[in-house]
Amino acid sequence: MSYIRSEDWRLRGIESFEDAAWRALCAPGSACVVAGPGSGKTEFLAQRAAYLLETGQCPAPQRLLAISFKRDAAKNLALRVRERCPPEIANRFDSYTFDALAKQLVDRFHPAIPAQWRPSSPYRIAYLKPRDVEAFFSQAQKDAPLPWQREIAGIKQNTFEAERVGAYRLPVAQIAAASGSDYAIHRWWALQLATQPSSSLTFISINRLAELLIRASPYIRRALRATYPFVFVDEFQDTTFAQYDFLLSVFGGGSSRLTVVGDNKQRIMVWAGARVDAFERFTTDFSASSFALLCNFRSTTDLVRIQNVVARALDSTAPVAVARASAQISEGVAQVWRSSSKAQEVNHIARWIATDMQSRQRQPRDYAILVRQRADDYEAELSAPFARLGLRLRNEARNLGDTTLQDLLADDLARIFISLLRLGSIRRAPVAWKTCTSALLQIRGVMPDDIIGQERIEDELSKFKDLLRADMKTLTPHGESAEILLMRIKKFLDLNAVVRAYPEYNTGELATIMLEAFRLHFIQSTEGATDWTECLDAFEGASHIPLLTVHKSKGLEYDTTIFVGLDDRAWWAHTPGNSEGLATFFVALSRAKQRAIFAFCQERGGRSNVAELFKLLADAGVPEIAI
Ligand SMILES: Nc1ncnc2c1ncn2[C@@H]1O[C@H](COP(=O)(O)OP(=O)(O)OP(=O)(O)O)[C@@H](O)[C@H]1O
Repeated sequence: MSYIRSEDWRLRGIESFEDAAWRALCAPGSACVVAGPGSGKTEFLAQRAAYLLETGQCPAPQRLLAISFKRDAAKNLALRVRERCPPEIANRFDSYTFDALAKQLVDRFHPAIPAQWRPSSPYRIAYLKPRDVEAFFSQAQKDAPLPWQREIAGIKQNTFEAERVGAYRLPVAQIAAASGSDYAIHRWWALQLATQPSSSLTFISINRLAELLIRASPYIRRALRATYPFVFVDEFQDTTFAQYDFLLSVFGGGSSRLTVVGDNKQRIMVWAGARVDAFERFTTDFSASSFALLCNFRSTTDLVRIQNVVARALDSTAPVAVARASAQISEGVAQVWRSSSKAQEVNHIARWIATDMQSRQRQPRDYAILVRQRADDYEAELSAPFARLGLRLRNEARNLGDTTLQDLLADDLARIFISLLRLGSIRRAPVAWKTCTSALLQIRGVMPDDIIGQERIEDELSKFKDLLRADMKTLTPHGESAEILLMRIKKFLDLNAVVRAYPEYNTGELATIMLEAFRLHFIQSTEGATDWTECLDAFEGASHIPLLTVHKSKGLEYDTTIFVGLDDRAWWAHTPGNSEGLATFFVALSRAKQRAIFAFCQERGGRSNVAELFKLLADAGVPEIAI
């Protein structure tokens, strides 16, 4: 394959980059890119991937590794690279979550884990609840040698695993505990590794085992460094103690060059173990150059001005972001809506959206209702007034078994199932056809240059589509018929082959969780549907207004956002000056492209804890309006 000379390389699919982005793109060593909301961090990584792969700086057979915090972020980045690069280039881009990468290493090199730390094979994935940790501590405290009991009683239980177990490097040869903290950590491990009936590991434990493996087996570390001369880490502000230590162990002191991107001001995962000094540590440990991106391609000038006020409250040295998006509205770009009763508030929101949607010719998904937490409660209050005006609200944070609707909709298996169902329900569905053929090629292991194999796949798909279409013609949408269709699809796809073809399903029981969630949501979507197309539309929610928590809205953008519940009750944990609370507010504010509204209702709660948030809005010139 021929490579492009670096000086001849051009941006792919976008017109321009700010100067700092260009400099970071061409940076010869490790780089730390700190950039605010809407600055195009995902786009930056996709362009840097294209640059490194297309100019031969990351030549075949070497590959580029991108590590993200969440599955949807890993997927979005991979998708963006596929949009920007030809397939033979994009195929050398591996995008994983930290968890998936660590699990793959542990599973693949299981026998190389030092014997005293080796879990059973297979092992189970543990998802611990606070009460499990509480039970662990009460027993550990009782059993610990007397001098350590006080120390153990003083350990913060809610951060114990993330901060202590996560930062603890397992010794290659076992050593005796030297403190109460060590005692608790060793005991924690004994519990995780116990093989009756099988070891039960959290993802933090899996991360620690992967790190140990790398340290204990230099050849694995050498192989990883040789395969991946370049590594990207997205959403770096969310990196936990364990994840940072893993990076350091695998790539620290080596020749691989790391590019990390993120925004300190959007650090809202400290409660889940994100380390607050990740950028500083990285800059020192990897001798990285720092770059700050200033453009905001998402929000208009007025919104960016308000964001800058909040950014400064979070970090007095934050650089001033510059808006690059053009405004489509001139009035009411940001407002606080004040009401005394919930009924007044929800009716006003519904009426306002219905009118705005009509007058500006907008679609339901241009709007988002954001809440701090307890999305179910707000859904219950908003759904009826919305429905009265023909609007459909959808709680994307809703639980479906062990996952949420939002995660289901971003899942590969769900996408394949829905595309097959689309092929069965309508005559022409070119996008669904393309999705199904490329998925089948991957599942059946057909290579891109195998023309005969590709024809076989198209033929197989065409026959299955005819069968499915005949079924969908005779069956009307309801629970039982939905189950019948799902059975047919499962049999056709061969789920074992799907699990082998998509690395994310090698991690735990994800495929089972997603299939169950699909079943539940598919059955729900049949309710009130007169045909399958209506049912599938309801499933995908194209005509629904999303309702989601701020945490779930991270990385997303909408024309208009309405934050409901700017009050002390919704922000019960917020104390003035609390940076995580302020960062959450900043994330909410920065999702809007054209308009951001904050609703305060007296019936929901007071406004003393959150007074500083109101003050910031007032300082930024946001008017408060009684509705
Ligand atoms: N160089 C660019 N030129 C034009 N548009 C861009 C550019 N980079 C990004 N965009 C667009 O700007 C918007 C914001 O980009 P993106 O979501 O990647 O930002 P981000 O930095 O990840 O934001 P956040 O941290 O808030 O999630 C997207 O609509 C994206 O398509």
